[in-house]
Amino acid sequence: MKLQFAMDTVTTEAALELAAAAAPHVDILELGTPLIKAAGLSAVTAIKKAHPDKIVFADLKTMDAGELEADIAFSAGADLVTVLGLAGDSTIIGAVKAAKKHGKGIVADLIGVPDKAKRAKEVVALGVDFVEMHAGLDEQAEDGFTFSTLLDDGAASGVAFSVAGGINISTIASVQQSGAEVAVAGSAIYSAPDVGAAAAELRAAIV
Ligand SMILES: O=C(CO)[C@H](O)[C@H](O)COP(=O)(O)O
Repeated sequence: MKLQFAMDTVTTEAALELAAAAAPHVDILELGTPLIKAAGLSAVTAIKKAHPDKIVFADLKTMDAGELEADIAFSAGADLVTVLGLAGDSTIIGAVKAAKKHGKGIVADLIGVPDKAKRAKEVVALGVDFVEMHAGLDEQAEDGFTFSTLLDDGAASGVAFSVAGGINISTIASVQQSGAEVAVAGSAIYSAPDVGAAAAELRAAIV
């Protein structure tokens, strides 16, 4: 299982600092949606330039203009770009077209999708590389939120999936047991007093 670090910060400088500390221990460096909205796609270019050996993930969460948005992110240096599973099929097909043009990949983020296992199969048939079983920061704070649902949905989907939303040192083993290809951790790393040590600890928990 790969480890992805979601850098939910808002400046390129902060992201470069986080990436420098965590990079030795992670496979994928994610530029979170707030970072891309605040700093623009130049942040993607800066992270790829600093870490050419890492998979750079641009969390665009595209809902429309799939081909155009994915194209500009790939041109900026992204290796993987997200489109929302809630988007229409034509948006997802457009994003996949841009990925094929660049020799890169699309991830469908299933945040907010009611039946994640069903939509996962549909979007993989449309050509996305894998799906993200995702509970967003707001959903995690809602009463009654249960992390294990994401793992059940992933296992039920029968397709390649990542898991995002509340992964920490207590839950990462269960993510691996669910069959996930990628574990996405944000605050468990960037909020830690020692970012590098937190990333290393998560990496060590993956067997
Ligand atoms: O994409 C995101 C929010 O939309 C986050 O990066 C992702 O959910 C990881 O979050 P966490 O800090 O809970 O690990």
